[in-house]
Amino acid sequence: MPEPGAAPRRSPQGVPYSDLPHIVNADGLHLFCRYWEPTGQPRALVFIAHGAGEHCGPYDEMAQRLKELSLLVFAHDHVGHGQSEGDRMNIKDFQIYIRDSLQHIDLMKSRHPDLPVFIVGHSMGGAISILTACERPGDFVGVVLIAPLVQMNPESATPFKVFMAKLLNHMLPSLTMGSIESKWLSRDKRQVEAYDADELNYHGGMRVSFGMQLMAAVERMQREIPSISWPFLLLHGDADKLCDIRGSRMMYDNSPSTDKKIKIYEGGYHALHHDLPEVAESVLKELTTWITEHIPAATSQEAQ
Ligand SMILES: O=C1N[C@]2(CO1)C[C@H](C(=O)N1CCC(COc3ccc(F)cc3Cl)CC1)C2
Repeated sequence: MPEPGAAPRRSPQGVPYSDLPHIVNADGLHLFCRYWEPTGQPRALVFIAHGAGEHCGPYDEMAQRLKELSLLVFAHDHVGHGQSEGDRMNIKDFQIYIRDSLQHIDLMKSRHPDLPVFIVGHSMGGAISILTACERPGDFVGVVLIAPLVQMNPESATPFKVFMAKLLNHMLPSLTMGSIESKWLSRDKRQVEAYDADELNYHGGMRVSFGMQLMAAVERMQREIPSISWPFLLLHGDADKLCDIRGSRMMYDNSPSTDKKIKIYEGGYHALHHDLPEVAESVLKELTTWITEHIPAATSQEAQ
């Protein structure tokens, strides 16, 4: 409980958290949450992990489609993103994103202990999803990854640039590198314009220290992939210039999972769920079908 007489904690946009759905993470930071609850009995829980610099609002259409299938969808803005507290698009340890995701997932599982759980992650949210599922390999019936960050883009992360980033991180960790180039998010100009106009997105430069955390997450995934045995669906565009498709191909080829699928979208840009309308629709159909097919059949007592 807040100190008596203390000013109410407010979101970066100035809204009291007492007026917003939220959780408080282990560091005492308020994370803005969204929930899409079906009218009837939900069949499964779906956690959506958004990417770097964005927030969970742009996943509303995807969540509505899942809600229509009687799935209970939930998400939060990661620390330092959107309507959550924290230094904008910066994190002292990538593990915080995973810890907070598990906190939210465990909260929803405590409310719905009999429901299977899925994760859907995009880009950096894909890396969060992979590492979250690796921490709890038996907890998720499926993981859907839309252009996940699995490998560094070899053109942008040359050994020299990685060396310089590590050197700079020691000297000037708050130095900013370039920002996310929105033109590479989608071939649909309206989607790019919406991204650029969305004030809940972070449009500033990426700190060297944040880049280092992303690189550390990439290195951790390289170590984890040979032990991934949970079911997953990979969706990636082969014209993605922000998260190289080779990462998804490597994950598909090197994980021992016996229930894995990869679908490549020719010419697809990074945010496939916001790419050209026909691609976005295909992505929604693909992931809703895959999730539905992976909901375990009701056990005998559940069926009674
Ligand atoms: O629709 C969407 N998608 C979004 C935004 O809006 C794209 C964004 C997102 O998560 N990434 C795109 C950029 C990428 C940069 O990666 C690095 C940069 C420096 C570095 F040193 C090491 C790495 Cl790995 C991380 C992943 C989410």
